[in-house]
Amino acid sequence: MAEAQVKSFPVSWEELHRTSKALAWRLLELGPFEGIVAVTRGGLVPAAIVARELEIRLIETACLSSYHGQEQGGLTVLKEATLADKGKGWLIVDDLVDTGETAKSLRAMMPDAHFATVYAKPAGRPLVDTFVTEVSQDTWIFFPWDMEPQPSTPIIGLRG
Ligand SMILES: O=P(O)(O)OC[C@H]1O[C@H](OP(=O)(O)OP(=O)(O)O)[C@H](O)[C@@H]1O
Ligand SMILES: O=c1[nH]c(=O)c2nc[nH]c2[nH]1
Ligand SMILES: [Mg+2]
Repeated sequence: MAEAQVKSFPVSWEELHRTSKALAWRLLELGPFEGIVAVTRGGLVPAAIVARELEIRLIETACLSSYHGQEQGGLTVLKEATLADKGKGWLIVDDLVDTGETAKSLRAMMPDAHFATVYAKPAGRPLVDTFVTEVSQDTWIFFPWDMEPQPSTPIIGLRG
């Protein structure tokens, strides 16, 4: 069960690019990898950045879905990464681990793969081989594809 998300951690495109590139630096030491399994949809952008940095051109997808907004529903596997078989020599890339449910399912499908995420929350961290930034369990990460610039109210106007 996902914890109530009281803190927010908005991530800009620049920050995501920089942190995904930091992930690629860590993975460089651990490869080479035959290919990447991008976990849709959140893993698609980080996977593209890692693929560019490590010059990996073979990209598979694992298509999983569990959240509607910030509500966790049942995990649905829409498509497995059949090309990766049990994952030997493959790198799985997702944007984050939260409860770890998605990661558990991916690990069951591809036990021999190396699993990497950009962000990790404590409950999911033990399931990840390599990540860059940890945030607390009660934080919701807002990715740039889920945000748009909006006019903001001056602080003085926010008083009740
Ligand atoms: O560790 P967990 O609690 O399982 O949460 C992590 C997963 O949740 C999000 O995906 P989501 O199911 O929202 O689908 P999306 O990637 O298509 O947005 C995120 O991209 C991870 O894949
Ligand atoms: O955009 C997201 N931010 C999160 O913190 C999160 N946790 C699970 N799924 C998530 N999606
Ligand atoms: Mg996802």
